[in-house]
Amino acid sequence: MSEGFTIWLTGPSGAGKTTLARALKERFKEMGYKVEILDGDEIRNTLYPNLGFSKEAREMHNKVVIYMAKLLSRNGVIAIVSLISPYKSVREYARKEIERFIEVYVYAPLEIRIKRDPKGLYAKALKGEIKGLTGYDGVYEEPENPEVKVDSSKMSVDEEVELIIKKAKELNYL
Ligand SMILES: Nc1ncnc2c1ncn2[C@@H]1O[C@H](COP(=O)(O)OS(=O)(=O)O)[C@@H](OP(=O)(O)O)[C@H]1O
Ligand SMILES: Nc1ncnc2c1ncn2[C@@H]1O[C@H](COP(=O)(O)OP(=O)(O)O)[C@@H](O)[C@H]1O
Repeated sequence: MSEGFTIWLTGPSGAGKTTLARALKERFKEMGYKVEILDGDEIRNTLYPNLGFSKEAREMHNKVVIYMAKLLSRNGVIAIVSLISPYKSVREYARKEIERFIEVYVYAPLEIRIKRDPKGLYAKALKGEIKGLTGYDGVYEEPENPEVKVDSSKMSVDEEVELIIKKAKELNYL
């Protein structure tokens, strides 16, 4: 594959982005494609662990990820982005910058995210120990027209993967 593409997984904490990104990576590797995960949390911890979660900080950080995904996907790699990316304007910018682009809204209802709470953040937010948790008391602007929406409270990870692969085939990316 001379040109890759970007799968942009957006959604609040606990919606299932990381889990889906890993399953997609395995599936694409089995199919023989070059693939990289760009994980928001990992990039933050590696490059700027003290950045924080203000609107300006998130916008800057999201633009770094857009730049990385653009370079990878135009060089034959499938870039899987796992990033809360709460702002519509930034996701629209990503769509403009990255030619071959699949936006996936990874959705799960708040009560399910609170039950999962993989990093204990909702427990802290409920106790008032942190403020501005995306999708709880912090803004998350829902995608209006994503290429794919998955509801991880109703679908299995395998079903999510298949839906995304179907869309990539429809768009002639695979
Ligand atoms: N206030 C607040 N709001 C949202 N998320 C928070 C916050 N504080 C810490 N975290 C943890 O930060 C993880 C990385 O977020 P991202 O880089 O994907 O977010 S963003 O696009 O910059 O909004 C994000 O990872 P995921 O849980 O994998 O989504 C959270 O665990
Ligand atoms: N269909 C599904 N898709 C994704 N995650 C799921 C699904 N069903 C259950 N889960 C669980 O939900 C949690 C989601 O956490 P994670 O993938 O870290 O979310 P995020 O990266 O969006 O914060 C994991 O514990 C995962 O095992």
